[in-house]
Amino acid sequence: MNMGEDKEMVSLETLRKKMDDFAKARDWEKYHSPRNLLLAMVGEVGELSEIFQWKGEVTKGCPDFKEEEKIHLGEELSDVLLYLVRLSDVCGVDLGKAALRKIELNAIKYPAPKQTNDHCVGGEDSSNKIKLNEEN
Ligand SMILES: Nc1ccn([C@H]2C[C@H](O)[C@@H](COP(=O)(O)OP(=O)(O)OP(=O)(O)O)O2)c(=O)n1
Repeated sequence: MNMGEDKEMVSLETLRKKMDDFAKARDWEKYHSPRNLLLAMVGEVGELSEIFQWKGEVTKGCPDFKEEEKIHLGEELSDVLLYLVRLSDVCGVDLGKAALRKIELNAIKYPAPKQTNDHCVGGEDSSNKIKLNEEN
């Protein structure tokens, strides 16, 4: 399979199930306690940090990374994600639902700035005006 051409979406549920199967197949469920998984995840965050350590600022898209560094980056990001998904599962938290709810809470806590009238269309009644975002 050519990974670059595979545009299939990967769900958190797929990852959750695969991690559960992985642990069950090895009889590793006894090791996958919340505390162990949290520590394992933090260890992987450390490994992820090492990739960026001493590099100075890294620009968006990591254009200066060699091909093998990009692959390594994907591996460490995956380790963090997989332990996070597994940790959420063994804690009985639906990570997808919790994350969507948190995004909503974030939007309430940090409201987007209101657009000025100059950027509104829709007549004089301001309640019907469509707010246009300059970035759109
Ligand atoms: N008890 C374990 C051990 C590993 N894994 C899985 C989750 C991670 O995706 C990956 C972590 O494996 P390693 O501990 O071997 O870590 P690395 O892959 O980072 O190897 P290294 O630390 O040698 O770079 O394997 C797991 O689920 N449960």
